[in-house]
Amino acid sequence: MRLATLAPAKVNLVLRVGPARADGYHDILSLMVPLDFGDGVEVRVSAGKGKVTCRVPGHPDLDGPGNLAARAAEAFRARFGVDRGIAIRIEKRTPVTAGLGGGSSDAAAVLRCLARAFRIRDAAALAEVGLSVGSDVPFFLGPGPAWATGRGERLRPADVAPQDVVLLYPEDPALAIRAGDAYRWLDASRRGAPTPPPLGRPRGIRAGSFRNDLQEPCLAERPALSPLLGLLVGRGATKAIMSGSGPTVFGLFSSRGAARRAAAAVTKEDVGPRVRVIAARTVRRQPRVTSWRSPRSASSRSTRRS
Ligand SMILES: C[C@@](CO)(OP(=O)(O)O)[C@H](O)COP(=O)(O)OP(=O)(O)OC[C@H]1O[C@@H](n2ccc(N)nc2=O)[C@H](O)[C@@H]1O
Ligand SMILES: Nc1ncnc2c1ncn2[C@@H]1O[C@H](COP(=O)(O)OP(=O)(O)O)[C@@H](O)[C@H]1O
Repeated sequence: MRLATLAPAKVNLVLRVGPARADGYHDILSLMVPLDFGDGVEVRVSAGKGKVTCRVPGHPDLDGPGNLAARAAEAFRARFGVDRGIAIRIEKRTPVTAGLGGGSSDAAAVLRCLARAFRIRDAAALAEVGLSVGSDVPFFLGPGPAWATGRGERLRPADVAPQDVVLLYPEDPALAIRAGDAYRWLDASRRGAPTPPPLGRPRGIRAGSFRNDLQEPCLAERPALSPLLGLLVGRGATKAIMSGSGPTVFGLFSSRGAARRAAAAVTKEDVGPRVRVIAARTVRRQPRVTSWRSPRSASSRSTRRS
């Protein structure tokens, strides 16, 4: 059986971070929204016993068992007692380690395909499997935009009207930021400062409240990101912030046309040769899983019925 789906990228319109917890994570309050672009994920489930394989054409460093998508498949097999072979193929389009949730989304896409293949309807159990792979995975298993709290596993659906955004992703490896480093830099920046106010509860969705607590410490460590924020505002963004743990920064625009004009106006002279410019729009629902059966199996099924 072959299943396929899109693994959308995401941005955090809000990312508030609490103090470090004993388990090494942080409580967050985040408004996470999927975007209308991402990776293509295909999952083939064999008829008999087999292994989990994972291929990412063009990204050999992401091939194999270390891929978050492969780890999700292994966790699924262990949790639900499955030993059938699972072959994963990912068409990578979301920038890697970008603050756009690419790996977590691929992992969730595989879990959504496997839940369909094996008729698993226990959403809580699936979310537990997802959380064992990464803090952002439960969000991508949910229905769409959501307020995420806890480590990122407690989700409350949010009604977010489509937002037109332009992403600037600096490809220079010197600007890469791992999530763990971003949180550690934030903790260091708060030492000796007054205790941050409590995270509070999900509030209204207004551009004025869009903010990312990881942004300031990350800009202090990666000053080259600051001009990119200014450039987006200069091109008409109503607000420009960093997404998640970065280094991607994004601007919000009043319309699709304004976003497209701004993206077209950003030239290599503005941002240098190694910044990817992506015009995108937020979506209200995670993409659906499509299944495909070979004509042979379809015909054999119909003969059986007759
Ligand atoms: C920052 C955010 C914002 O949505 O995502 P990205 O921007 O990376 O996509 C998430 O919190 C990242 O989620 P994810 O990338 O799945 O993180 P994980 O693999 O679970 O954790 C990586 C490391 O980040 C830190 N971490 C992560 C989540 C959290 N609530 N508190 C943390 O302190 C921990 O140091 C952890 O070891
Ligand atoms: N399917 C995947 N896509 C992207 N990165 C992956 C994947 N599987 C594992 N990784 C690893 O996860 C880290 C980045 O994950 P990613 O989700 O792209 O970052 P972010 O959460 O910042 O968007 C990198 O160390 C990368 O090698």
